[in-house]
Amino acid sequence: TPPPPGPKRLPLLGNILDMPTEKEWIKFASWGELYGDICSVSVFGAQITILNSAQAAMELLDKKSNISSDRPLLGMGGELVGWKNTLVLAPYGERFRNYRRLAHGLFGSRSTMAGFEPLEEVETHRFLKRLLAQPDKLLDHIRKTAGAIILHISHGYQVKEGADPFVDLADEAMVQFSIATSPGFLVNLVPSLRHIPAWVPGAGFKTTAKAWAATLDQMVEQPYQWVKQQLAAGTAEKSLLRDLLDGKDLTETEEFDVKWIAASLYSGGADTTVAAINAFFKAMVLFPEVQAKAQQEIDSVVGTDRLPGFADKDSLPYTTALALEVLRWHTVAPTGMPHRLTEDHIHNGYMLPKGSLVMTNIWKISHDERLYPDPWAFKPERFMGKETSLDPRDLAFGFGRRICPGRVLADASVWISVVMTLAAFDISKHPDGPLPDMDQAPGLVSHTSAFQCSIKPRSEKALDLIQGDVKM
Ligand code: HEM
Repeated sequence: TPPPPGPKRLPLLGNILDMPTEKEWIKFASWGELYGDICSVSVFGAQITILNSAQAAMELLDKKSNISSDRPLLGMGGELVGWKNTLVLAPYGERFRNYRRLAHGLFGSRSTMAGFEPLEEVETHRFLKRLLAQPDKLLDHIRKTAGAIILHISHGYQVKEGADPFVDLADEAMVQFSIATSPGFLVNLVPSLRHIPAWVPGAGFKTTAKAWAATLDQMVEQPYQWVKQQLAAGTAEKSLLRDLLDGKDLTETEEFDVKWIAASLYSGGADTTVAAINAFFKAMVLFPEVQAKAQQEIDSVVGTDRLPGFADKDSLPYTTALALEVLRWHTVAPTGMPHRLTEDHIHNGYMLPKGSLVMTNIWKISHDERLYPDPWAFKPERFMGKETSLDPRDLAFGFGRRICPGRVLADASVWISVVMTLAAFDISKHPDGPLPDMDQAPGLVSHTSAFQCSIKPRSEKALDLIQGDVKM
């Protein structure tokens, strides 16, 4: 049985020379045009199947999730540095199932999630205050707020203003994660290289791996030990870890799982949420008429005497659709996370062998004219009325048994940031800067390209609201 069609393979090398070194989603999309929605390449003898349609992703990753839910073995990021101990790179198996069960208990349903809404409102109000004080540090404030929300939920930890040791540590580890998992390390493509001794010329990656493993260990260990101290002192705030640890006598394996799932939430959730919220600000600069329309809706429903909150959600259909359009317009995870097959599978007459990878071009699907006419325009209307386009939450968070476990929290974080920001501030082109472009940066988690904007309180009343007490 042949593999899915794709660019011609060379003997031994396969398509290694065809593989893009960055922004692979653009090349993947062009292969989709040439070879169809399901195409494939081969890298060092390993097949990668690329899906360029939502239907293909649903057929292979949702319906066949029993055989398409493993992750690739990455010699550097996964094995040597140790990210395979976090959920995102955990191999399909017992530990993976346990992690998913623990995460599901936290965010599994809208009702468990509702418990976090007051916390989201408080942290987002603090975000508005930081924006008011230093509007030119937008990205820092988004990062701090996303980290604050996750660490509060996972560890019951309240971040400090200015530099925070846990947020800084986690962000450092995340930067290392994104480099350590990239194909730039040959050992990620040929995992057996991880066994060569560190003194062999060219094995410098082993020294780097050791240093990065130490950062990861601290990122996991330090906040965990902090929670244990809080528990011992009887001062631990409600959190995932408090619920899982308090009064329990855990085995070593159970303790490992609990500790690493708590850290996994930060690693999966912080940078992704940041990228989405940052893109929202850019969209508001580029599409001022959308901003004005949402502000009008907020003013007429909520008034100008208080900040909006989750209780207003059902009365703000346009602004809610705007938050959805953020997830579609800017693709945070352009090619998702690769899935790995645990069995041979024949799909529409093509062979997808056991151990091969499947990647979904979420960027391409989110901008596919067949699904979203005029795809580069920012149009909340797509998600209003009777015949709406495919909900971007069914794409942006991936598929099958690997679907993002934090998607309900992510959705809530984007929504509350959009609504509270638009109630309080006007976002516009920076007087000294150019109009932002629509580019996005390379990476597994892709940020929108850097841009400047002006962020000003909408009125005296808005200023009072921002400066008012933070209420839980
Ligand atoms: C806008 C924000 C977010 C986006 C776009 C996003 C997107 C994704 C995607 C595409 C995947 C891969 C799914 C697949 O393999 O098919 C994923 C996995 C994951 N996400 Fe998210 N995510 C976001 C926020 C969050 C948040 C807030 C958390 C946690 C609090 C989180 C935790 C995770 C974890 C732990 C995984 C790995 C799951 C696994 O491998 O089983 N994410 N996310």
